Amino acid sequence: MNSLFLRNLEEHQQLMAALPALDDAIGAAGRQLAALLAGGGKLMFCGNGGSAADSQHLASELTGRFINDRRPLAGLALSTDSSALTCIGNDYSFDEVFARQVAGLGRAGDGLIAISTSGNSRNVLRAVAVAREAGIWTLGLLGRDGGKLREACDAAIVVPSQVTARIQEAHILIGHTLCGVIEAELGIAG
Ligand SMILES: O=C(CO)[C@@H](O)[C@H](O)[C@H](O)[C@H](O)COP(=O)(O)O
Ligand SMILES: [Zn+2]
Repeated sequence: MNSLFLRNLEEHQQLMAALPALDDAIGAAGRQLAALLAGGGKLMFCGNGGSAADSQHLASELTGRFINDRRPLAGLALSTDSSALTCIGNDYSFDEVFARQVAGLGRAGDGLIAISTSGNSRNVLRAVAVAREAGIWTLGLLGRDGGKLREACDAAIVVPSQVTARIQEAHILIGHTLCGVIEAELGIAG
């Protein structure tokens, strides 16, 4: 019997082998995100649990650095402000924790990257609804069948797996690639 690691690795490798099908969607999304930044917009990220971590990871690739030294880019994770999260969750509803931040901070011409392995997290769905009303372009970074977010977002990248951990592993590969496409499009790749 293979070890747990070898089984996970095999599952991961099988999923990786299916990801070339997402190439066009990833390239198109990266170019759109770059265009938003070039137009003066910012990119917001939201998600729960591991996807909250992905949100702050990817936002920091923009404001900090990805690979090479270059000017900072406008990235903002909506999963990191514990005061906003607890206030909104406590006084309104956990479903509103991202949506109210989008309503308060977002402007037309911004982008929202909604990260969810199920595609069905209610607070992420609410954030996307509020964003679209405000003229914010929305990208779903999703898994399984894409859930409700697949249709709710302007564009979606759906990782074809049923396993949350494997989907998350693909999400960070795709997120890093989006950062690379953004840098290349903006002419700031080193
Ligand atoms: O990281 C993991 C599992 O790997 C968990 O924290 C996971 O992100 C949480 O269960 C999330 O609440 C799942 O939400 P979602 O991906 O379905 O939107
Ligand atoms: Zn996890």
